[in-house]
Amino acid sequence: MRHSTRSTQYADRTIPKISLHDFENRIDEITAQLVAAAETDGFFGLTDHGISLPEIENMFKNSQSFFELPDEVKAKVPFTSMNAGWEKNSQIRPSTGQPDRKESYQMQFGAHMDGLWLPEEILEEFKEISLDFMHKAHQVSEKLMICFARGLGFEDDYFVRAHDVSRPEAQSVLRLLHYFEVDKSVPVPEGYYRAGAHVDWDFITLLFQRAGQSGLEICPGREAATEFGIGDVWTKVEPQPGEIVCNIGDMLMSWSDDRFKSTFHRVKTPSDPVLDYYGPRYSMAFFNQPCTDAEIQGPLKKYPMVTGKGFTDRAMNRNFAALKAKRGLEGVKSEVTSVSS
Ligand SMILES: O=C(O)CCC(=O)C(=O)O
Ligand SMILES: [Fe+2]
Repeated sequence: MRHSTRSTQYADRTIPKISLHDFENRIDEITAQLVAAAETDGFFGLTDHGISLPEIENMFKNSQSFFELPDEVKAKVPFTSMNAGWEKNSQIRPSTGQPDRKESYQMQFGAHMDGLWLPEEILEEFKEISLDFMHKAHQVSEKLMICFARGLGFEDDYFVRAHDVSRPEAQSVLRLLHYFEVDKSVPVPEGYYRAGAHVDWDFITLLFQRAGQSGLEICPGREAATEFGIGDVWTKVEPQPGEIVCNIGDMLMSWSDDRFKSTFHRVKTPSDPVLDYYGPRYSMAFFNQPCTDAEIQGPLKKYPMVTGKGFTDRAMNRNFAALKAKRGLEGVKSEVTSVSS
């Protein structure tokens, strides 16, 4: 069934829920469910994944303690071309041509984070809690990687080896996000977006949200990783406590010869005081990125082989083509703030 709010068309659908309970014994059943979800909407909710609600909440508190710091302090760990660090109001989406109204802080496992952790005196235990959480998110991701490798006919550990976070070439990222509270009493200004429509270009994203802080919407229907068009029928994905919302990124779409779908999504800018959430919104996205030297090519070899680094560079170029065309190449590079999405 379809209905619309203002100019947006909505479909009443839900994304599949997949439980990782008793993973070793149920791996065939779980693989079938994951592959079916990946082949259709490219989004699914994960339960019984092994990260408890208190662990997730603890990481959200850790995230909040970072964002509560004054901007001058956060600016000591600025976003770098290594895809790590803090940015505010500076990620411009090609779909909107406007910066997302949010701040984010991206953390990695290895050398890309050198100089980008705040000292203990400023944020006690922040690094330890974050790395511990990142390792947990990586462990969940490894289970998904084994199933997707099986589904595509690769060796079980094929994707796991490509995403080895103990190597210096590792590129996986935990991104903490904070969208600012929006004033309900005045109309939202033209050109204000929480997170404009986009696809992720990682392998697979694990998104942690807080109950009640809604806004995520998805728009399935993309047929090829090389095509960048957006449909116009959206589906709301309400945050459920403890659930991880997962989505296939462009990397896995292309690595599966377009069998698995990387789907457009956004965080809606509140516009309806009755239906929408106007408060501050915190979320955390764990982007699995293969190591820079990983070789990416699907079983059918639909696309030429590309390395992890090559894929990222190409996705950056394509993702920001609209912006480059609008403003000209010069001066844009410094504003490109993420290679994750
Ligand atoms: O904050 C969210 O819920 C979504 C974030 C997202 O899609 C991204 O950062 O790529
Ligand atoms: Fe995203």
